[in-house]
Amino acid sequence: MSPELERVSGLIREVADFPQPGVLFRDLSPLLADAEGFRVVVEEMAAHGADADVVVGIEARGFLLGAALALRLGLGVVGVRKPGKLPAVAHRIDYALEYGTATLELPEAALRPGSRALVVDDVLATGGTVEAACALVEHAEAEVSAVSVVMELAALNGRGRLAGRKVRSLLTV
Ligand SMILES: O=P(O)(O)OC[C@H]1O[C@H](OP(=O)(O)OP(=O)(O)O)[C@H](O)[C@@H]1O
Ligand SMILES: Nc1ncnc2[nH]cnc12
Repeated sequence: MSPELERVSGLIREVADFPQPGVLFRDLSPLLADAEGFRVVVEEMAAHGADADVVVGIEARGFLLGAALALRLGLGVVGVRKPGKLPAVAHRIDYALEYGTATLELPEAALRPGSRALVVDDVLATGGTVEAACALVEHAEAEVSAVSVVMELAALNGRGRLAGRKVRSLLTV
């Protein structure tokens, strides 16, 4: 691993028993707050996003990464959101998480049919969140060009769940 990514890795905090007992939560807040760490992450993600024509960021930390990445790539950004936030919903999907269940919604009139979306989030765990985001993209008749995350939790096998998709993680633990 490059020294830059070693440093990025050191900026991710581990929080035991959050949001529930038994979960070791990977908190990217210190990394995102670090100018150089944030720059490295966005540059690394951008290096593999060239064939996309829109970025899809997943609430919440996928918004921060996705917006920066979109600007870096000269693209627009679409946020897929937790329920109850959007005034007009194109489609909604319920899914399972490492710790419970959740719902994601795609805004209406945002993702153009035929576009190629780079789906972005902070952490890939079970893959349920990214899988739901990809399904929303495809329901809108757009294509998923690739999935990009900062950290992959290998033991939860999100990559297996996303078999057949191009998945890139900067760090695997
Ligand atoms: O691969 P999965 O098992 O689906 O888990 C990954 C998701 O879990 C976390 O978000 P969380 O749902 O905790 O919500 P938050 O972004 O609002 O903190 C993380 O930011 C990913 O979006
Ligand atoms: N352990 C974890 N840390 C951060 N985000 C997560 N999403 C699911 N599991 C997670």
